[in-house]
Amino acid sequence: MAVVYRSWKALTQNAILTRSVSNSLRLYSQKPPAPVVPLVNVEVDDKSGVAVVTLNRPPVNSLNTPLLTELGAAIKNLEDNKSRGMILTSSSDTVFSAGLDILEMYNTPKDQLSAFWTTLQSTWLSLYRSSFPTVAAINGHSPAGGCLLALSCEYRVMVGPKFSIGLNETQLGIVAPPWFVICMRDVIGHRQTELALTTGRLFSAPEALKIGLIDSMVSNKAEAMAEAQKFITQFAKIPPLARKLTKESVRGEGIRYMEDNMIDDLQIFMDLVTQPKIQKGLEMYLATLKKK
Ligand SMILES: CCCC/C=C/CC(=O)SCCNC(=O)CCNC(=O)[C@H](O)C(C)(C)COP(=O)(O)OP(=O)(O)OC[C@H]1O[C@@H](n2cnc3c(N)ncnc32)[C@H](O)[C@@H]1OP(=O)(O)O
Repeated sequence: MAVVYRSWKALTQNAILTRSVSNSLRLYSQKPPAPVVPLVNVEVDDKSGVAVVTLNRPPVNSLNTPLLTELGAAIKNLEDNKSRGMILTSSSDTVFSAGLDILEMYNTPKDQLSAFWTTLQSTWLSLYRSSFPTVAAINGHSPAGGCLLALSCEYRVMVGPKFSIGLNETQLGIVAPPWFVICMRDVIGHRQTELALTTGRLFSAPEALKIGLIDSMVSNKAEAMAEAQKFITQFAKIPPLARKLTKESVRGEGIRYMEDNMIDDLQIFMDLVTQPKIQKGLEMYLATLKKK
């Protein structure tokens, strides 16, 4: 009996050995899995407690569902940890964000299109109403959805003079939704918003400074980060609850719009973007981007 048992044990061990050798050989013959690179990096400064949230989707940080999901999760995490403040910036030297990823809206199945928009809505809302102070350190071009992210922060410092910013949707034949409009109007006022949106104008950093679309222009990213830190530091002595409730009150219109209209807003987006004319326009726009 003992011999049989020993042989059985040896057999099974042999089998395990053989299996693991062949598994290793199989692993060697396969391509190693691509490393998982986060689309959003979060670094919290030990001293100030301020988080630097860096968009990291080369080449242009176009906002697709995974990037928006990671950004939303990062903001939630900062809320849960009672963050002292957040600086939103980009890992690129020339682009803050190219706005919404047009590939998410072009020729996309309806369920994916809907997931994309609802992710944008919820990530935007969590950024716009965040309890902690937020600054956009705009270290590159910031059209459309990139401008929306910047406008949703409480302060905008931009590297200039060569980068541009604005809501250029009409130039693509699409319409900025009401919450984009509210964000811009609350920063630059009704008149300038009407002019900017109807023409789909992109402003150079000095032009943006002149109309108040950005609060400050600096000459490099290091200066932008220093100024962003300074903006957040001023809140150190303000009671956080009073600050948060005041921010919610000032931003009430945008917050209520989204809370009350999420489903309608989604429906309007779906109806608009799936129109053949709009799809054709997106196709042509993508082609011009690729031809550059
Ligand atoms: C319907 C309801 C409302 C919907 C609201 C929409 C709001 C939006 O955000 S729509 C998106 C609008 N965005 C833009 O108009 C920006 C387009 N991009 C640019 O102007 C430039 O790329 C840039 C100034 C941001 C950067 O210029 P740069 O010379 O550095 O890079 P490029 O060579 O132009 O681009 C590199 C690469 O990336 C592709 N790409 C650029 N932007 C987007 C984008 N928004 N979505 C998808 N892909 C984009 C571009 O085609 C290039 O791709 P290839 O490398 O494959 O050629």
